[in-house]
Amino acid sequence: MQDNADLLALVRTIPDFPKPGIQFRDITTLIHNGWGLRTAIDRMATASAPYQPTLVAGIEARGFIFGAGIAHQLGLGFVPVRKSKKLPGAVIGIDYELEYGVDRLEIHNDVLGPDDRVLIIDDLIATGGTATATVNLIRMAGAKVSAACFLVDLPDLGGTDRLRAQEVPVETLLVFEGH
Ligand SMILES: O=P(O)(O)OC[C@H]1O[C@H](OP(=O)(O)OP(=O)(O)O)[C@H](O)[C@@H]1O
Ligand SMILES: Nc1ncnc2[nH]cnc12
Repeated sequence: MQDNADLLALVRTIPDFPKPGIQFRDITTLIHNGWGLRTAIDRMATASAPYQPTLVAGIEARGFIFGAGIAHQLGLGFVPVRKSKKLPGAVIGIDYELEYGVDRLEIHNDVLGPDDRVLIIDDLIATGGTATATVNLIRMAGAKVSAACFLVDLPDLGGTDRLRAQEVPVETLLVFEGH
């Protein structure tokens, strides 16, 4: 198994952001480092390729940073999963709960079909609310989820277990125990 301690050391923790009690795992320090950004994308692409995706879905906003790079690496197209009222065309959408709030995700309603095997990409999984909503959105659109890959996992918040219970293969690189 790959030792990702080198990448882990580039993630900064900021206590009490955006609310008291949240330990915010800040990936801006990792992406500021050229080696860190390239290596994170390379390793996420390598972990995801065996699931044979046909499209990459990146979740706004931090999922775009990694998702576009992974799509480039794998030679696949990219579907932006956006917060509400950002996409110009007809959309399908779903409401979801965050570790610290409520939000809504949307995709264009004509970008996925039954032959698509979609790889979900985000920077981080916490409660899994965002990723679970994305799985539901992709399945509502009639496509399959091939796998989901996250740079950071907060396993104590249960997100990866929640996704696996929906029969989604999950890959993560960096694990932070605790909340
Ligand atoms: O597993 P969950 O509990 O759902 O939390 C994880 C989500 O929260 C963060 O995004 P956020 O909604 O803060 O948006 P941003 O990427 O626009 O900052 C993160 O980038 C994930 O998308
Ligand atoms: N603890 C956390 N750190 C960074 N991003 C998050 N998104 C949800 N929870 C988070």
